[in-house]
Amino acid sequence: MPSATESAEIRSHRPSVVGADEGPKPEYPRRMEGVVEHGFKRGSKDLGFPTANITVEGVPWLNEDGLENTNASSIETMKGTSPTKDPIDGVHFGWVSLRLHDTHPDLQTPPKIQPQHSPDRKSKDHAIFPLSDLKTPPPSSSNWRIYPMVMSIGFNPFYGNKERSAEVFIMNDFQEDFYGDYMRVSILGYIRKELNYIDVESLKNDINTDVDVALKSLARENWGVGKEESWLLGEGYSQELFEEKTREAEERARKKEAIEKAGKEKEKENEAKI
Ligand SMILES: Cc1cc2nc3c(=O)[nH]c(=O)nc-3n(C[C@H](O)[C@H](O)[C@H](O)COP(=O)(O)O)c2cc1C
Ligand SMILES: Nc1ncnc2c1ncn2[C@@H]1O[C@H](COP(=O)(O)OP(=O)(O)O)[C@@H](O)[C@H]1O
Repeated sequence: MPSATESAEIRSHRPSVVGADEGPKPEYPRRMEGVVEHGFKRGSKDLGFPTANITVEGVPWLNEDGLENTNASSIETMKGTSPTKDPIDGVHFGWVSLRLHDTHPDLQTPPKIQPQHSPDRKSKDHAIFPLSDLKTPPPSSSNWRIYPMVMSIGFNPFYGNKERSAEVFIMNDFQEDFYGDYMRVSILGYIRKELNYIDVESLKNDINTDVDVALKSLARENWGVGKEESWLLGEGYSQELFEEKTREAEERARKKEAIEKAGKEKEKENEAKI
């Protein structure tokens, strides 16, 4: 984990765009897919940044490297100048698609990119992104919808998670949740390391900047949905795949619940002993 001094240094050097103008590095796109699962319920909606959780199980590239960059400084990595592969854990950006359930109200409306999602985003410090510059494909006639995204992969040092998680903040103002719907994530670039913070406000500020960086970076000519479009719009998707991923997610939820229950019982036992 970076020290407080390193964290401060990283923050003071934040570039407004990441990745080369020519387009994503060779290790991209890094893809993930599965149904949207429940997270740790920390009320991230109250923070202004709800995150759609997707499993890290069975993703081949997730355990491939991440150590290759140990010689590159954080600043180098953030500027996109590192010659090695980007780390796996950290904050990433790219495109995400959802196969929204039939009754989801957003199927009736075009994507509404929301750069001022959280109250903080009204601040003058954060440039309002010209939405017309972002080349979002038009909604298709199916239930699939594509949006820009930022996500974190890792252990959320601010919360000290014991398990690795992947959490996607989608730059769209949704009218309804979409737990259980199928999600495909196409990561195109790396923004920064996950950091620890002195308070929630500092975390929110950095996520706000991540959103600005992601939108500006994706608006460039070579960073559109491009070759990922057919996969993001459901290529190779089937009802069987959906059912299989749903079963696996339900199994994980059952295990998580059992672990939480056992933890609570242990706590009660310990309290009774005192
Ligand atoms: C773009 C983005 C950047 C994030 N950066 C960090 C970070 O640097 N450090 C950290 O501890 N958590 C970071 N998070 C994770 C938040 O802490 C996480 O979304 C929060 O724990 C909510 O968890 P929950 O949705 O499972 O309840 C980031 C999340 C997003 C979407
Ligand atoms: N813009 C958005 N990005 C991601 N998820 C969103 C968004 N808007 C609504 N949601 C919904 O909010 C849920 C996440 O809410 P959150 O408060 O982070 O709870 P959890 O702890 O279950 O992840 C997502 O699973 C999704 O259904």
